[in-house]
Amino acid sequence: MVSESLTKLTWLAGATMTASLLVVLYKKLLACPAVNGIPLPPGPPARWFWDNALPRANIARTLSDWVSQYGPVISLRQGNHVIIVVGRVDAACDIMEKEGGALVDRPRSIAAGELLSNGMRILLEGSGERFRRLRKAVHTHLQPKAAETYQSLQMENARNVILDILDDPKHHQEHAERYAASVILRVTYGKSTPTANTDPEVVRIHKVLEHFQLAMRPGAHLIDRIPILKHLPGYGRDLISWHHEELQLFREQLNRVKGEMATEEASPSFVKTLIQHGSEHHLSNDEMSYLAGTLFGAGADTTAVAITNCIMAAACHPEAQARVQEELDMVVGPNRGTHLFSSPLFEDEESLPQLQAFIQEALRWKPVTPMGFPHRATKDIIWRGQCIPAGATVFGIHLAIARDPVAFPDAEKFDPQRWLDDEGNLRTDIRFFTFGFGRRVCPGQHVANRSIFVNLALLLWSFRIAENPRAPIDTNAFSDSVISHAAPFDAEFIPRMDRGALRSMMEKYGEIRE
Ligand code: HEM
Repeated sequence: MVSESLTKLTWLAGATMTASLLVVLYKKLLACPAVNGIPLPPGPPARWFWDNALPRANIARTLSDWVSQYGPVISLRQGNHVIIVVGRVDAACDIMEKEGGALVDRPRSIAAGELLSNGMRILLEGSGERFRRLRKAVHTHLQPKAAETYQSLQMENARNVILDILDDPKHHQEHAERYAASVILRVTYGKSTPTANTDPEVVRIHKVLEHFQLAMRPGAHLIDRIPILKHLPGYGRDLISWHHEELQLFREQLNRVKGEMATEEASPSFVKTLIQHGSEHHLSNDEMSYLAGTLFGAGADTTAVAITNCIMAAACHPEAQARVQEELDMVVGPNRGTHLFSSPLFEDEESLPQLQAFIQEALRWKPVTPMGFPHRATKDIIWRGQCIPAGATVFGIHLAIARDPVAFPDAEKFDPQRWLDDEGNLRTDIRFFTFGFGRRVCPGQHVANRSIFVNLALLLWSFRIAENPRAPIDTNAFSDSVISHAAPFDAEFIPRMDRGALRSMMEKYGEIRE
């Protein structure tokens, strides 16, 4: 009897000790709130190693709510891995921009980076020598001086959008997609034949994008939390087969330009220059194929979404739209000069602050990439007495920053005037981060900004865009993905001048350029 009680007691003591040890271990590994005595930013409770620290659905929205609840910078724990979320403008300036040198790196991404991209996608490339080579090659072709040379093809394609909308207003979102695809294919590969969304090449590229979005979604692949799964036979078969599909497509596209160069038929393009200067950039054939292929992935969908979000903003905010049109009528007028140049031109941009403010506000109102892309800290960053530890994954959450109540009072309200000073000039003291942060800022921003400007200038000059009273727009119906797409929505495009005159003006541009 005594010995039985003793055994029970010993067992109980053992169990209690094990439990205490586990609690201590848990506290040490999971709940430790400080690094070298400096606390981590506040945040929700830690998760276990295999559990995803990021919310499963509505990621950007939930993180924005957590920023409002816990503070401008928050930390999440997944095992001993720290995820930092930066959610306000001044914190983004201090951390993502001023400390940009410590945030050039990307976190390891097994699903999207290693299996799908085989380590060749610039967007997911870690900092280092290879990244610098890729970035330099892209920068050379997309920096402001180079971007200026694409204006003419952007104007031509933006005019086609007006014609497409005159013919078929219902599919305005597809027209924006076609615009973006045409421009990127021309910039990247010199493709000068008209592009349709149904072109086999475009369909294949959209598949590539779909796969990328699936692989990128945080928490979608267990392997990103448990890397050992990579060695499990058959694991990630889909991702690997998608990689072969995209590599094949990117190689074919590069080879087509090579063929055109051999017969001296190649138009100027990113790939042509890359091939000519390939040895300077030290890039292999497959690296060049991927770099060019992923430009489309990075630039087409984003540009189309930005244009569509501006159209939605115009339809939902008639007063804001009317102010832009008043300005357009004053600067451009319905009768400026003769027929051809009476519509807006790139040179008008500086004289159109209302339009610029409208675009800034639309991109803030509905950020194109609500959760941004992850960076990785390569050294401890101390911000206001809190530590962002080396090795942490750092997100600048665009949606949370867009809702910063100090930088953007009444942040849910669509108000382009917030971007203008008392003299009606664009303010230089506020900013949003549509194109990301620091040294990873989008290298395509100069091309993208010109695309958004020329499309909106032509659209708002040509049409009054209105909500269809029988089909009100649900401004919250957006996909929960890295690039967030508006659900299909109806808008009315009412020509602001005679339809025939508008059509002939849009058609003439191409002829006169010939
Ligand atoms: C409105 C259109 C666009 C938006 C909103 C956008 C947004 C972004 C964002 C948020 C990033 C990540 C920045 C970061 O890591 O902090 C990025 C990266 C990138 N973008 Fe864009 N982008 C647009 C258009 C374009 C275009 C037109 C191109 C190419 C022609 C392009 C090429 C790239 C590339 C290559 C990267 C990877 C850069 C790197 O990881 O170092 N983007 N973009």
